[in-house]
Amino acid sequence: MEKNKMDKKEVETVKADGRTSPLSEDLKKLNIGNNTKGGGLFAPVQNGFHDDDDLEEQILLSKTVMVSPSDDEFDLLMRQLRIRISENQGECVYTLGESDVDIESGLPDDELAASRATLKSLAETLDCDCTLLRGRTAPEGNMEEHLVRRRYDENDFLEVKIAVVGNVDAGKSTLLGVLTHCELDNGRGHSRQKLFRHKHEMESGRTSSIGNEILGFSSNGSVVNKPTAHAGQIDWGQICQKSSKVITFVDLAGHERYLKTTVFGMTGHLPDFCMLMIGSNAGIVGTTKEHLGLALALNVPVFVVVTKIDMCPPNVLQETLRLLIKILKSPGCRKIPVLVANQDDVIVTATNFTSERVCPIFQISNVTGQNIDLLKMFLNLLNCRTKFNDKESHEFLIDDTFSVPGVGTVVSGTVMRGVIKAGEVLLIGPDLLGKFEPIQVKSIHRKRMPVRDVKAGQTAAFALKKIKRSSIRKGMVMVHIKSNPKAVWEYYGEILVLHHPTTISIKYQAMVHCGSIRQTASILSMSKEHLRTGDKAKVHFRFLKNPEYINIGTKFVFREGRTKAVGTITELIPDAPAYQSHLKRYNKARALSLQRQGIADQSQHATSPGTRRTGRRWNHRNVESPDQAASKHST
Ligand SMILES: Nc1nc2c(ncn2[C@@H]2O[C@H](COP(=O)(O)OP(=O)(O)OP(=O)(O)O)[C@@H](O)[C@H]2O)c(=O)[nH]1
Repeated sequence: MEKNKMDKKEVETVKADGRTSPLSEDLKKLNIGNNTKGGGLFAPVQNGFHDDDDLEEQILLSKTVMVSPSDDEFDLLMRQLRIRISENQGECVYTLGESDVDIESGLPDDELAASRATLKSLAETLDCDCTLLRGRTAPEGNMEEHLVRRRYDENDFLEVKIAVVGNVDAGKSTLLGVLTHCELDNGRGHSRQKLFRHKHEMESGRTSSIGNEILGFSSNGSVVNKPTAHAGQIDWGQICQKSSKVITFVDLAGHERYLKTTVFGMTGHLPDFCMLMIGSNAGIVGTTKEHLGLALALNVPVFVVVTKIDMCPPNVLQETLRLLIKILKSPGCRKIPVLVANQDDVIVTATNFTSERVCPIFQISNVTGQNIDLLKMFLNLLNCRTKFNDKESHEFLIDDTFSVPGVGTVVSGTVMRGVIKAGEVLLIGPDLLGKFEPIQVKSIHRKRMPVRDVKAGQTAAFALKKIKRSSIRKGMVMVHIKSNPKAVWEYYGEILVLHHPTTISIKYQAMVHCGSIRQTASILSMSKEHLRTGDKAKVHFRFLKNPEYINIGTKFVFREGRTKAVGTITELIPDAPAYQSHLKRYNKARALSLQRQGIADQSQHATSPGTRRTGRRWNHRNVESPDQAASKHST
């Protein structure tokens, strides 16, 4: 009761004074405030220094250093800025008029103007644009925050992935239509029409599959998207060519019926952030809590967008916000909700967002456009969360397959490690027996544009040579030809049961979602006899259909109906044998495929070990026979 009163008071305070950070005290307690000191958008290294030279440090921490730097100081400043920009993948927010001793000190107008000129010339030297985000008054003058962002060449840009979740009719597809097509909605589903991919989606107005939309930002932070004259369609190529940063929205279905697809989108598409959408009039209903729980379980930072404020009575909006704040602050979430109402809030929340505890809340209307600009500004400032390594050996996770007329089989996914070039030969797998085969990458597309190579962290589509789409499944990987990849049937994971109506015991089976892998697994053993909601345990899993390529440390979701558990892979068991039933199924599938290839008469012999079939043996193309596999595994 007491708590409810407090929440209501907070919401009221927000309304009364127009400021929207009722929880700014919480931010202060956590020492979260302006995280732009030293130019670091999410800069992990304090002030960006990497050497121990105290004198250099002192010079650079002085607020007047930018006013009229000597040549040496200019070089130092440039070095510092370069480090910060590369640490933050091509951009940073730089504060002028701030010293280490007194963060809120400020500079007189003439000194601020001189500092601005120095920053612009530093940015120019580093091939960056410098854009003013906000100016504010301070005790000793004024301060300014600037976005310094690298200008990218035609085919290179920073990529940030955002999963869009929320209950049916929360306005997900509509908001994406409004953001990416730069046109407001009419309240009757006008904007979402451009996004639907299936006829039944057009008819029902419900998203059922995973959709991708892109929003490009130039080096000065303005939106690049412009609908073409041709039916208002968006030209991805043009956007990517003009953008320094591209936000990819993974539009997920809101209806409970498509929860499987939504979980796949959250695990397989590896989003940096999650945008949880709530219709202000409907409130926190349906799958909203489920989607929030999923994002929390997978440690994906969440921000909330409350839509339809144009048609919602104020008391209903207040109630929705009150309940939302209560849920976010509850022990299960432990978030710091911040209602965003102006540019200051945007800058503070965006620059602190990777802390995972801050949860910005936007209140928007897709029809009137209210607060859409604040949301765009926030998106512009978001930086890629995952740090990928492009120096390591290649690894590409396949999350979808296509058959493109005139091109052949195409796979899409994310490069997890290394740099992959067109024409390169990689290993693809695992197949039903856990084997990997060499395959050549014919060509590469990034955001529908042909490119010569893609590096770690980027999503791409590869056209593959001489392989059927039917032999590739989501969850397969492509790795370096010289690596020795291993697929496993069994693994150990530490799990936490989020919800189960009764108890989970040995032999329990449910669907494992791990990256883009989606397969039923069975529990072979557990560190506890039974597991109930809220229990943690070390569990031994076994895939039922085929072995998979997984990595230690990867998060996974284990679910069946309303039962849900999340976990982390802790140990792989590489030599676990395959099931006999699996081998039989493999034989059947193989025989069927041979029949289709026109050698039906030989298919009878397909199950006999080493039988000659039209000059070929079982182990053609690196696939060992089931009997070879069985004898190997049984040892
Ligand atoms: N008045 C008003 N209507 C809105 C707003 N946002 C969305 N709508 C309407 O709400 C309806 C549902 O929007 P959708 O975008 O289809 O909702 P969704 O969350 O994508 O739904 P699913 O795809 O089924 O998960 C449409 O008729 C929109 O026109 C808004 O801000 N104000």
